[in-house]
Amino acid sequence: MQTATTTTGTRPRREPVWADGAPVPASAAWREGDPLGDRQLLSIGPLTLEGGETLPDVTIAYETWGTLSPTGDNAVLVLHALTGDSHVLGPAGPGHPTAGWWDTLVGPGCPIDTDRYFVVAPNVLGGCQGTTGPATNAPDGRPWGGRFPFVTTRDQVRAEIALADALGVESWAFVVGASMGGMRVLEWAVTAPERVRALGAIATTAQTTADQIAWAHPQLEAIRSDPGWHGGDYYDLPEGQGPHVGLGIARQIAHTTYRAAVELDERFGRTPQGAEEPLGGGGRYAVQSYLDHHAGKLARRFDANSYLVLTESMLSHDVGRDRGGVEAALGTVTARALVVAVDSDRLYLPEQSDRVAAALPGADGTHLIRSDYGHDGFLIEFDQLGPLVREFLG
Ligand SMILES: CC(=O)SCCNC(=O)CCNC(=O)[C@H](O)C(C)(C)COP(=O)(O)OP(=O)(O)OC[C@H]1O[C@@H](n2cnc3c(N)ncnc32)[C@H](O)[C@@H]1OP(=O)(O)O
Ligand SMILES: N[C@@H](CCO)C(=O)O
Repeated sequence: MQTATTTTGTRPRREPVWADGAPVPASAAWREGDPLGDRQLLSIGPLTLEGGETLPDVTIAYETWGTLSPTGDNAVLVLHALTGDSHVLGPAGPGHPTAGWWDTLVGPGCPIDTDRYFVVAPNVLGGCQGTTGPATNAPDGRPWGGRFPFVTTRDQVRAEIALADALGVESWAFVVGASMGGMRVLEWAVTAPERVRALGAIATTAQTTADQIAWAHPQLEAIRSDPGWHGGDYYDLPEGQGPHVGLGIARQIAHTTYRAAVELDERFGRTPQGAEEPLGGGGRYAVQSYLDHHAGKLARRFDANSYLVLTESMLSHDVGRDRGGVEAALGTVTARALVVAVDSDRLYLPEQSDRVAAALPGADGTHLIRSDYGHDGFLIEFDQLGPLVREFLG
């Protein structure tokens, strides 16, 4: 975040404020009464979680494109990553903080052709774009906030299975997602192999590694140590008083892992940001300003509690837990499988995709995307990802 500089003694002290000085909402979660946009809401009733707690009344927000065929054989499930949502394609607008995040891959004539497929994209359980999450009201009429229970990848998939049941989709022609979305893809294929005919696991892992847990840890700490977090109960605070600084710092840590070191060096080098003076003058390098920008953008469109809940669900992810290990679990998958990695991804390493591809009976190895951009390559390198998906779907 950009910083206001005050002087204490001889050294400037940096106080985080937001780049353009405009107040940041305590939470940018979608709340009941906000514009629906293109999303639909489905109540799936109570959901008992792996941890034993029951969410009494779960709503799933989702979007669809295309038409379900009479035999129901053309349904595709698209699962978003950490800060994505159901808005896979379509403009930003009322109810939608961002334009479609995969509109190069999904749409009429696209590799996932909505003239051919019925495409469904839910917002994940614990998210903040309409599906039940910490910003949703609990039965007492107040937001769940810090009381929202721990949810696992498996809980999230069980909620999505209830959505499939309600939509009349007995089996998916393709279940696809990247990063956190790819975790749910793999979990779907192990939990309900008979319902996944093909899968696309992109820039993801079968179990979250110590390195990924390590990167996530200071992100969780940044939010929880923000005085504006208030134990997760900040929804009634006025603008500017929520946990946006902690959320922004979490995003900065995460965003750095989403890009490659070489890209950052080549793009920004040691250049100061504009006329700012980073050498003792309290100013920033351009790369710091870049991270501030992404921190501010996320804090204006996301909910800090959802960031915590979803990050912790990723830490829970292990398709092999209580199933005899990763290889045994993935060995039960019957789907044809497309496994894709980004060669410069320093968060979800290509070796982790290799492990997935080796264990999935329906995979033909890892397809490697050549990219300078690191993990975010799955959002950027459409020229490579598009043909892979098009060819796979035939
Ligand atoms: C799957 C999903 O679910 S994710 C949902 C969508 N994803 C996100 O929102 C993630 C956050 N965004 C991103 O990671 C990236 O923007 C991507 C992956 C979507 C696109 O990557 P790129 O095209 O390489 O964008 P890049 O990382 O360079 O960011 C560009 C932004 O940085 C800004 N920027 C670049 N340099 C600087 C700088 N020195 N100082 C301040 N801002 C800067 C640009 O002005 C631009 O701003 P804008 O996005 O508000 O127009
Ligand atoms: N940019 C992606 C990366 C995480 O996979 C997101 O924010 O969800």
